[in-house]
Amino acid sequence: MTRQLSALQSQNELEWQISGSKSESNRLLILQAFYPQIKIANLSNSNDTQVLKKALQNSSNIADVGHAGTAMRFLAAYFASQATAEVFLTGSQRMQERPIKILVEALRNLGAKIEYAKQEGFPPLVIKPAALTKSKVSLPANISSQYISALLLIAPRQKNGLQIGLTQTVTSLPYIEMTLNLLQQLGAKINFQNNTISVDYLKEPIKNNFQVEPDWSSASYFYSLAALSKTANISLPGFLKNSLQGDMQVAEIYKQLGVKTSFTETGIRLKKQAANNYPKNLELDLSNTPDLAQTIAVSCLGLNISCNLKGLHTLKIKETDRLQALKTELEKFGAKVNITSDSLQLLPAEKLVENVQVETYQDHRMAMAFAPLAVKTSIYIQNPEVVKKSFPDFWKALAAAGIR
Ligand SMILES: O=C(O)C1=C[C@@H](OP(=O)(O)O)[C@@H](O)[C@H](O)C1
Ligand SMILES: C=C(OP(=O)(O)O)C(=O)O
Repeated sequence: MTRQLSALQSQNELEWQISGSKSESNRLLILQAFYPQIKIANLSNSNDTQVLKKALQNSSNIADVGHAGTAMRFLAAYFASQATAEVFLTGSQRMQERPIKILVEALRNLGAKIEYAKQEGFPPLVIKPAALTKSKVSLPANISSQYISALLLIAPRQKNGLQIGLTQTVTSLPYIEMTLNLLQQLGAKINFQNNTISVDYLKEPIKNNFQVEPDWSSASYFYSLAALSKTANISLPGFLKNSLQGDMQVAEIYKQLGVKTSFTETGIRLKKQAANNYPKNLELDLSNTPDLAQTIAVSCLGLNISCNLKGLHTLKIKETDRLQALKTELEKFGAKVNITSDSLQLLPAEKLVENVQVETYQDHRMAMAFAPLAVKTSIYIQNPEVVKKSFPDFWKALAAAGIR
């Protein structure tokens, strides 16, 4: 299926309730599995959250998480810590190409019995009953923060807690901080110093009711829409100034692209400012906010400014190789794009090519990042249903903003 998009207007008025953060939701679901008294309000309606919930409720010994990276990593640690029955943990074809060796090694070092069902280092995993007898482990932190969050989430249930040493340069740090913050709210004693994190055993939580904040990564597409529109007035209820999500950095970044964020009593309001002082070249290090990379690159294409995005070393192992996918699709519009293993440089098109067919590579963020370009030119998005991974209502929200 392909969806043709064009803007009915170039001024966007919209109020949209974005669902709960999938990162917060998936952490809280694991914690709830350990501490069933926890109640979660505003859980994400994303497919990634649905699959995790289902796997936790499922009484069969096969769990299939589809494309959900957090579900795969968090469940690997969760099932390894359970020591009850053997579990076969699998995912989509792409999931079977996303590395998990660092986490499996760390869990094995703690005492887990895990085997690879197909290829060494990749899902599916066969997780056998075994007690986690050790409480100290160290692992490289430069590939995915999800391995570390996975260990942190099981830490308060280990008799002696866990001490986790991080080697290499820590990537996607705000996601580790989000996990630690939730553990702290729960009542777990944590300490993060000199690349060592320790979490103590926690018998009972001191807090039972958790409210998931709306998803800042989903909000990023409205920032792009505002940046590309002549005028925009977009209200997104529920967002807070102090978020656990690193992707709230989008508000700072889009200031440079003419979008002003006001925090109101009910949430945020995005307004387009007069566009007279765009940077000639937008330079950003996105190692803390990798999920914003596609959105920002496409905004720059639409605004006809060049950009130099760094810190993108994790993009190759996400839902698709996002660096290659961006290069291929941005160049269809006439841009010139250079990529390395951790950076992307975009030189915009003199004139945007019209009616481009954007391939999405089973990556929700490819579809959502390119969609706002419809404000500038008519485009086609292939396999638009991919958005359900994180934002099932995305096309409805876009239609409400006047993009059909
Ligand atoms: O912990 C999380 O919720 C996430 C961590 C990030 O992954 P990496 O740590 O692999 O970069 C991010 O890209 C992903 O969408 C969600
Ligand atoms: C990378 C992402 O998710 P995950 O790694 O959890 O599949 C994402 O949502 O952009």
